[in-house]
Amino acid sequence: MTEENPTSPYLGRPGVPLPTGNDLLQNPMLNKGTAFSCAERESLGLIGLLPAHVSTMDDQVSRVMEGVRRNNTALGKYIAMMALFDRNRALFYRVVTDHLQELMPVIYTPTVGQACKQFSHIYRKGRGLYLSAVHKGRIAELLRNWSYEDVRMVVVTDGERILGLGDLGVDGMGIPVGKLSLYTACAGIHPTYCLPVTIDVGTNNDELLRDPLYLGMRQPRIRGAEYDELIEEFVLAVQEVFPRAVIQFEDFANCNAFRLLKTYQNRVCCFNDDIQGTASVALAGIYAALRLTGSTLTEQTFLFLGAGEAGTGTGSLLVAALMAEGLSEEQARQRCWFVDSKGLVVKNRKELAIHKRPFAHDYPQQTDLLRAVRSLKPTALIGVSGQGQAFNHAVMAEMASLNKRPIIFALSNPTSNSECTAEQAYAATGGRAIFASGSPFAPVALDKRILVPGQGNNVYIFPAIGLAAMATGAERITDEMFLAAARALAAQVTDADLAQSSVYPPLTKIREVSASIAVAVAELVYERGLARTKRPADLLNYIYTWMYQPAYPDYV
Ligand SMILES: O=C([O-])CC(=O)C(=O)O
Ligand SMILES: [Mg+2]
Repeated sequence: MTEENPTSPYLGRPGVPLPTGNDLLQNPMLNKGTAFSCAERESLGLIGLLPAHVSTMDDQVSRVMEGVRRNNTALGKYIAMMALFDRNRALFYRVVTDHLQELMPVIYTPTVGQACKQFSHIYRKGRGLYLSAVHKGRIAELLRNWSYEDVRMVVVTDGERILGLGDLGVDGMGIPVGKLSLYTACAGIHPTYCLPVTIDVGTNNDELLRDPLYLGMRQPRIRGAEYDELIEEFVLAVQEVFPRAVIQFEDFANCNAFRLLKTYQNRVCCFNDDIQGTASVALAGIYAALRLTGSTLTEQTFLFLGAGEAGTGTGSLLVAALMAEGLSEEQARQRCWFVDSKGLVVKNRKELAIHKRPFAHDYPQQTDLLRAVRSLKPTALIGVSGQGQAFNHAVMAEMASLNKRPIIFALSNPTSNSECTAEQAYAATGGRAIFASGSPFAPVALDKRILVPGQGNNVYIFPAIGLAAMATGAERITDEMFLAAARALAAQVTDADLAQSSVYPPLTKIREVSASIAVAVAELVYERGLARTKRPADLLNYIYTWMYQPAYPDYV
């Protein structure tokens, strides 16, 4: 894979001859299974190892889908898909690309959440790197054990806040693996460029610690200086071993996520998906929703349920967006309100976490969401709490009495943690809600209309950010880039999408959508002088040259 042609087929390690026979069939990046041609079988020592008939890739896709659909449970489908991932990567991506709508909920939220909860019980292969405190001082050596030398995208978690499910320890590995599979499926990042990492610092989940099959270190989580030193060693080791890699922090707990982002965002090319990616996708949904409400951003009042990474991350990006429309910072913050587990985030609350303080207003304390809605009269209610069913009928009916088109986003994942279902939101608001959710909901029929809830998931953002950073050789990823990404995503929402009440483009268009977001972000990378490459004349075309298409190489 050269810089000039970054998506050419992987043919093994440079200078190492192509494996033959069973070694070839066992290599997921090289294997073509029953699609090896007669000539390839002859010259690569495969005769007799495969049944006589040569399948086309389309035949293989049909065979896989038959097998996936034979499973009655979502987890069964996930296991079938990951078995394919383990044996034939090109076919995995071809199947996912051809059946994105059906398979995204299988390889990503909500099923990936279930898979993480069962990870140590359904374990078959590592699929990524497991680094831990025991390996302190040896992290670079471990990174060199990875199968591919040219890594460009690292997704790393420590498993402490997996979706809205909490501390799953090393079982959280399903998330980096799943996110990176979407980098390839949705933005065409070559699979060999992708490295999933879990940093095992123990777990505080007693159930896991008691489970004889749990695969992580059986100890309470490491905190403080020892933790920070391990992360520092990891970040430096990535710079040393994979100098061109972007690091995506994923599903860290609040107590580490904000600090790590602050520490590293101006030092290396990295971002936090839960703080910045989710913020960008939420803001895009709001921009699109304004086309339905016919109002401006500065006229909105936002009430968030949840003041963690997604909540205050979105709040911060909204403040930047409002300031870009002429508001002062003070005025912009005044438009953003938060309710957390202890009630409204107000100035006179004691022991307010540092990331919440900029959003604490001078206002009487209230502990109840409904009362907060009544007194603040928000135009938008945004769920980022991880609390399933936290938006009850009364809350949403109140939003509907205050607004002609109330914006109601239930962004927590997986589905079980969603603040409400699409059906509940439409029912409580007479179908007037502009609804979006983090995990997918099926279209809802209401009064002879079909309402299509958009999926406000950071999958619309992170693959495009990674693609732009990789293609430009970005030195840093800035908050401004997430604002540009939000605008670019909102611009992809058509009037037809809005007519169905959807504030996101359909996922089936994700590759084009990712490319156009990547262009907007890349443009900014060049403008700000953060690129390590020269701006090409045709940026869109250049971005497409970085996008891998799942197909087989000819070996002979
Ligand atoms: O993974 C997802 O579906 C979105 C996300 O980052 C999270 O919920 O933590
Ligand atoms: Mg996440």
